[in-house]
Amino acid sequence: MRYLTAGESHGPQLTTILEGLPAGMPLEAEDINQELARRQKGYGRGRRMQIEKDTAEIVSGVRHGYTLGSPIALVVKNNDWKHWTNIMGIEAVEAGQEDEIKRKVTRARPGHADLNGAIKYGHRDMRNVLERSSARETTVRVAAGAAAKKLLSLVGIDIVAHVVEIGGVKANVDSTIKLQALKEQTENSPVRTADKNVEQEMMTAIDEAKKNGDSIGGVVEVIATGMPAGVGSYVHYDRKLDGKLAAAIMSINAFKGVEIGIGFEAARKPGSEVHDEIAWEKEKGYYRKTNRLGGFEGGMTTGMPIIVRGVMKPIPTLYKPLMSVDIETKEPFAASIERSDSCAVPAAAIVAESVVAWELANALVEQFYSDRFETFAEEIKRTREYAREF
Ligand SMILES: Cc1cc2nc3c(=O)[nH]c(=O)nc-3n(C[C@H](O)[C@H](O)[C@H](O)COP(=O)(O)O)c2cc1C
Ligand SMILES: C=C(O[C@@H]1CC(C(=O)O)=C[C@@H](OP(=O)(O)O)[C@H]1O)C(=O)O
Repeated sequence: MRYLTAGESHGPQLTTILEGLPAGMPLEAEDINQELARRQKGYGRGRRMQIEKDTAEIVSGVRHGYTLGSPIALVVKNNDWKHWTNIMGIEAVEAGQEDEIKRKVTRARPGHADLNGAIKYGHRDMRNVLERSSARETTVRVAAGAAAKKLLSLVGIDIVAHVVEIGGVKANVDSTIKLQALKEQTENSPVRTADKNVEQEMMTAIDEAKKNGDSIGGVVEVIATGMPAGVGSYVHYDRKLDGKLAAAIMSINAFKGVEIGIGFEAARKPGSEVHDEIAWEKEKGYYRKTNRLGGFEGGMTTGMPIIVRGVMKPIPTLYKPLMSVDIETKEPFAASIERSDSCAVPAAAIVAESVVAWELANALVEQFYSDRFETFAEEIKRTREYAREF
């Protein structure tokens, strides 16, 4: 499967085209809209989230609630577009470019794509870069992920993301917690954490940062249960599923690191405290007594829960701006300020959940390919039984 996205942050709409989902899979706009709503929540976001109420329109590839096997096109309109038509639209040129010139960005913001993107594409107005490099694009990545999540849920795979750290405040993660309980607890948390004891502390850290004209980052964790063993492959570098998950997490705006299982902690422990012992029981089949390797051995799933963590840096736009250079005059200036979030870690957790869901669904479709959803699902069921008895 693959997907492309298009759209500028303050343009009329965002679009995504999904290819390769099997035909005959139930999919409705509501499946997508509930995920879009989850991405909009979260303490620390700026005013834009009050302007938008993201909903997707399915404009092709689905009929009477089922996928057709043809490309699926999804559209999410930007409500904010009405405030930006003079700046973004052709009207700006017709109106003598006054508004456009007023909003021209020539002072590169440190930590953003502005300067590198301007040099690369030759844009003297860095708005031509920031409109597309903005994380507004993650809206339609969540829409694509919603279709993938639907596929996963129909073949018995559950996925959820939660926040484990914000601005140095760490959640105490109960490793025995069931996924359903984790989902319920985090869904109602303004910072999407399951640890009620640190929730307020995280919000205070966000308030502090905002008050100081600063921003903070954090760590999110994605857990997926029910993946059959042996998905992915060890035979070639680009077929390793853990590698694909790492790339997917790193592709999210502002993500700077990724861990699978205990991740970097493995560097500080002996092998006996890192590897997971193997066992077998008639009901369960093969399993690991622990899951320190986060559901992966040899680039393939072990059948244990998949655990992926991602590190988000603090938001780069600061109300107390860092110094930069104006590309017109080459003079030092305080960087431009666009309206900004002070912390988007809870929202980014949903993006992480979505991109991981897409990679897992893609790996299943590659491995158990059928044009028809029904036979695809049956093949996964057969494989689970085969692996149990193996
Ligand atoms: C959900 C989400 C919301 C974001 N909101 C903002 C924001 O309001 N202001 C900002 O400067 N950066 C924001 N970012 C981060 C920037 O998009 C990102 O840092 C920038 O595009 C540069 O990319 P890089 O950090 O991956 O190098 C957000 C990121 C995500 C995932
Ligand atoms: C629009 C979204 O996030 C935006 C991501 C973003 C950035 O620079 O990445 C900057 C801000 O854009 P604006 O200046 O329009 O408020 C955020 O609001 C969104 O998440 O839907």
